[in-house]
Amino acid sequence: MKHIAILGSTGSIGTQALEVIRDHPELFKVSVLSAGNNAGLLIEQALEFHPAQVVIGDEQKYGEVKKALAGTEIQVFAGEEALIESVKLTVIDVVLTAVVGFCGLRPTIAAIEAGKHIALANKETLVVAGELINALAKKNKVSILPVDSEHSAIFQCLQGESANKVEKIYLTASGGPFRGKKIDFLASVTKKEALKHPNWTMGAKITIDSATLMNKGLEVIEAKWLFDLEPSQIDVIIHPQSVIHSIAQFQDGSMKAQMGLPDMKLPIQYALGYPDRILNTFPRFDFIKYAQLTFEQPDLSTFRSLGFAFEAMERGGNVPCIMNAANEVVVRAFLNDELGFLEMSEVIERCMSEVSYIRDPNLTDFMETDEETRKIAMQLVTNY
Ligand SMILES: NC(=O)C1=CN([C@@H]2O[C@H](COP(=O)(O)OP(=O)(O)OC[C@H]3O[C@@H](n4cnc5c(N)ncnc54)[C@H](OP(=O)(O)O)[C@@H]3O)[C@@H](O)[C@H]2O)C=CC1
Ligand SMILES: CC(=O)[C@@H](O)[C@H](O)COP(=O)(O)O
Ligand SMILES: [Mn+2]
Repeated sequence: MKHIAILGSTGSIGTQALEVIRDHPELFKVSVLSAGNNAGLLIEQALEFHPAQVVIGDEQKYGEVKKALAGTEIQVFAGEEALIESVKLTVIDVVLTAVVGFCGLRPTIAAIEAGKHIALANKETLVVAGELINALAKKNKVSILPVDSEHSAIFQCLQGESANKVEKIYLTASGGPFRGKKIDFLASVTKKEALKHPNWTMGAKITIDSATLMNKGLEVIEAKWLFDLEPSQIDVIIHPQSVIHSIAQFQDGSMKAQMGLPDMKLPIQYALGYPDRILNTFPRFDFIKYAQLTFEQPDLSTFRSLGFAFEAMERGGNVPCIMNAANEVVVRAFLNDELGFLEMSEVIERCMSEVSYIRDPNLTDFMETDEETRKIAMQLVTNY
């Protein structure tokens, strides 16, 4: 039996992880559930899964959760520091990091330092601090198991290939809702249009990132740290059907791809169950319904965020942290109708050129870079 803590249990990844766990009570037990402010769903989940602890990020919701769970043995906590403490609970084996954004970094570090394996959905953690996270994971002998579908695909392709080194990987990208569109079209797109992902149902932030191709940019950096690759070994290919989840090309010239219907429950299940495979009854792929699998080059001059990520990866230091913080600010501004679709990349570009460079950042540097960048980005947003 594996004991699982879920950071972000009320989100897209969190709720799908609970579906997997619900189907396998003989394999998994939930130890911690946490949410940002969706107290209602957190309470519902707690009453079904009976974790030892629940944490609600929004401290004003503490009373509501505490009252609803009175009479149970579930401990209730609130706030950011409580989230960080919760991952240290002795019984936990695996922490699933399914919160969105930079706020995933400190709880992930705390979990690694407490010797917990990480099922990593929160890609922003590795984007910001991949080198630091890898060093900590090595020191504490814990695994970072990818949940992101492309990285899970590569991870699955690598099984049994220790003697056949990776030459290159191809991360597939759907292209998002605006694939093939040009600048004049993108100038006036709305958040409603941007939130319509062609293949996946996900949280709002990652869905906007998919529309700008920043999601693929974040995934390129995530792949570098997960698989110890040079930038030249990572390629992105647009694959509108999202059936081939990614491809590894080996030094003997062979290529392995992992494919299937777009359904995050499989990568979640693989990370939670690893190294075991778990039987399931998820719908199976039908070739006739997908008669054509197609591929295209990404359009980097229109979707500039993907280029920013390659630049951030090359420059290293705190540049990926700057890019990530600026991106979080502009996505929120776009979702609040404060910024246009194309203006998002303008603000990110300005932040990447204006925030001070740090070559070998530590955690404090990352916290300060994140804070400084957010201030600059928010100021830039108000000027539009
Ligand atoms: N969705 C997907 O299919 C995929 C997602 N990912 C990555 O996984 C991560 C989660 O994505 P997704 O599930 O879509 O996001 P969602 O927005 O759907 O869910 C985010 C979760 O984090 C919680 N949360 C947000 N802020 C805080 C906070 N400050 N403290 C504690 N909890 C917080 C939310 O709580 P509340 O509900 O209360 O707001 C919610 O439970 C992201 O990094 C994303 O890039 C990667 C691959 C695929
Ligand atoms: C499901 C998943 O892993 C997402 O990150 C997905 O890849 C988003 O789709 P895009 O390929 O459009 O970025
Ligand atoms: Mn992905």
